[in-house]
Amino acid sequence: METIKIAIAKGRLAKHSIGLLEEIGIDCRILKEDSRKLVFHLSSHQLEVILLKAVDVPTYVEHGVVDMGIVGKDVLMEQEKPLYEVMDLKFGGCRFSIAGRLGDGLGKKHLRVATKYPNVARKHFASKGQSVEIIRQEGSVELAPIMGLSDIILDIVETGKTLKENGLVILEDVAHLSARLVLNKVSYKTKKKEISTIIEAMGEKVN
Ligand SMILES: Nc1ncnc2c1ncn2[C@@H]1O[C@H](COP(=O)(O)OP(=O)(O)OP(=O)(O)O)[C@@H](O)[C@H]1O
Ligand SMILES: O=P(O)(O)OC[C@H]1O[C@H](OP(=O)(O)OP(=O)(O)O)[C@H](O)[C@@H]1O
Repeated sequence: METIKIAIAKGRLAKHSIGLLEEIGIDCRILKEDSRKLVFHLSSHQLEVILLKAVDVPTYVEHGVVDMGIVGKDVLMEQEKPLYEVMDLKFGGCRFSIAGRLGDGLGKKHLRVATKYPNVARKHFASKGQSVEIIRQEGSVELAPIMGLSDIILDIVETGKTLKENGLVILEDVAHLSARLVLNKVSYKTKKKEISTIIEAMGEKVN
């Protein structure tokens, strides 16, 4: 049996991702210990798990440093890396929405859009033939229209609490998002047996 390496995003998706590994029978106790470790060898299952920032998961999978990864669809849409996206894991549900101040519409000739997802925003507005200036943000995106930095935002909405508490409203929903299982294209060929076993086991738990 070959060792399978899997990258898991730290942060919001980590708990569910580890939960899914446990559901398919993998003992993840060492992953849940309070430590600063980033690499975990689960030798009893020929599995190596690495924990990294969500935006870095596709890079590790693309380069074949790991065989598979669990990451949000938002990150995949933004990066458009050549990976196999094999399963919707159905957790981490949220959506990409366009929001702005109440009363402000999308009708302006030229819109300034603040976002952590410039490629997604560019593509979305290009498909509608709308001229936009993208203002890239690293966080607290909701601030931009409030402070006058942008007209609107394209951001993740989950409960809608952040928008509400900042006086913003949804103007348009762009896409439904959730966690996805992604594979390195070469690994899928060279470690097909081991990877298929994991995919099948996950598939049974997810659906
Ligand atoms: N309310 C939400 N806000 C942001 N991401 C969410 C939300 N709900 C689910 N997600 C999913 O969780 C992933 C982000 O989780 P994480 O906690 O790592 O946030 P991050 O903002 O990307 O990380 P960081 O805070 O380190 O920059 C997203 O890629 C998305 O798929
Ligand atoms: O609809 P809600 O449930 O309120 O969730 C959405 C908010 O959560 C995320 O921000 P995050 O907490 O990652 O902080 P950030 O502003 O630093 O990106 C996202 O960017 C929204 O601001």
